[in-house]
Amino acid sequence: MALSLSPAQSLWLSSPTLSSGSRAEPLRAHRASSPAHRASRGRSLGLGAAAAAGAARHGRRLGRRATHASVSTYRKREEKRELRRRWLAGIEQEEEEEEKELEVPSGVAPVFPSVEEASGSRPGGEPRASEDNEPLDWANPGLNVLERARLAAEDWGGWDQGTDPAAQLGVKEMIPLPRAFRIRLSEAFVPKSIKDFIELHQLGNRKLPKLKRGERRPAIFAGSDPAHDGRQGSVDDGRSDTLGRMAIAVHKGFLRQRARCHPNGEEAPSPERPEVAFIGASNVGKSSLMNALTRTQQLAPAKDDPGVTRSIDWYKCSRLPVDVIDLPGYGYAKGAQYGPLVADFVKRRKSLRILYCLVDARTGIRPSDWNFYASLGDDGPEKIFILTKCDMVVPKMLGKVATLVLEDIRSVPRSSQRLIMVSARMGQGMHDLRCHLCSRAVSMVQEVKRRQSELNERLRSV
Ligand SMILES: Nc1nc2c(ncn2[C@@H]2O[C@H](COP(=O)(O)OP(=O)(O)OP(=O)(O)O)[C@@H](O)[C@H]2O)c(=O)[nH]1
Ligand SMILES: [Mg+2]
Repeated sequence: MALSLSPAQSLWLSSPTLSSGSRAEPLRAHRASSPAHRASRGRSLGLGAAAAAGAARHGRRLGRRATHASVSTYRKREEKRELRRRWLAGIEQEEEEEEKELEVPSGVAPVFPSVEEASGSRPGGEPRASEDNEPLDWANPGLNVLERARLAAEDWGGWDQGTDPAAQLGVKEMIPLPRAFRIRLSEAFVPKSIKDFIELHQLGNRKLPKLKRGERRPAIFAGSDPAHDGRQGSVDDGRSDTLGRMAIAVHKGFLRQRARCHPNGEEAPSPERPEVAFIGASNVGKSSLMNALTRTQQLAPAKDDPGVTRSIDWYKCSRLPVDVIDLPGYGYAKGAQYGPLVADFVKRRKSLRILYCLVDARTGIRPSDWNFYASLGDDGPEKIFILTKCDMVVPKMLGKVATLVLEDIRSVPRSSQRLIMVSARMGQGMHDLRCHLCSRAVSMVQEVKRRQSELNERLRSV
């Protein structure tokens, strides 16, 4: 087949840069290195002055003179840049319009209904009476109003472990959801406060924003929380208040193992400080989250395998006046069943002041979680819910799961009505968690001091 070339192609093929081995090569190379020559070459190829200068710059980077090839690459790049500029301008315009009506939330947490409003009872008080004024029966969570609705829409066979997706060996990435949860997900209406919160903290599976040229994230936040871009006045930039500064200190601190005992907790060490613990199903990410608190990688063993942590581990944090406990997970854990043992330990341990309950953002609260909360009943410390692995779901889905989890935790006794959303892997939301931990640590220490001074006064009066 005959090869026919257009005039431009034949010009390109006969271009001096392609004729290697020519005697004129050293001279050409010398001329090509001159910016004036490259610019004039660009002009001779029919470009405007600015484009010719750009082509010259481009050629300089490649160490070549401006040829048709480099000019067309330059043009393509310029076109792409122009498209991007227009696209960004469009987005900015849309954002400006949205901002007019958007009320930016405080940045710490969306405002959710108070416990009293939501449940008609104090946290830690009586379990909420159901709509038809029946008290909740925690021995049978199926009587819960929400659960009744769930069961009505669903045909799973009760609350036995067999239905727990976590118990299915070999299923790692795609955990099958119960049918009821899928139905609720599809019908969930996500409040604006939750959507705004997710946007504000850039939660969910998304590309992290690039900083402008010359801008740098402060080292302490690097890879830690994209909401903290270090710009003056950015949301939760961590500098504005004492709590933020404390959270930064925790982030820069380190964890050290203090003690370890069997999951039955019989040889538990005596308490030295108030304690907080992470609990959740096996493989939900408790140990990873604890490591991410101070970015002490590999301290608590964490693997993509249920049943890695098989003991109760006490860690002390250099910058926090509380001890952190890593508990074994409940649900499937390689043949072991730690749920009842851990529930007993949590009920008995008086120095345990907060139970951070971890829930997988891909699945929401699962039957094994309900079983565990039911086995705790009204006992144990206050529960704070954390949605983990937020980087594994898209923001839209995250909003739905968060809405459902917030709805569900209203029925859990002694639970706070706030939800902390984090990703231990990407660092999103970790500052929020640290702030929460610090604020509680401060109030715990104040309480201990108050009690001590009361005791001293009593002793003096006697
Ligand atoms: N993508 C992602 N993966 C996570 C996150 N947190 C934990 N993981 C992964 O989840 C797997 C389990 O983490 P672990 O910390 O061992 O879970 P665990 O709850 O301590 O598990 P047990 O000790 O067996 O009860 C590991 O492979 C982690 O890398 C997260 O926020 N995002
Ligand atoms: Mg673990």
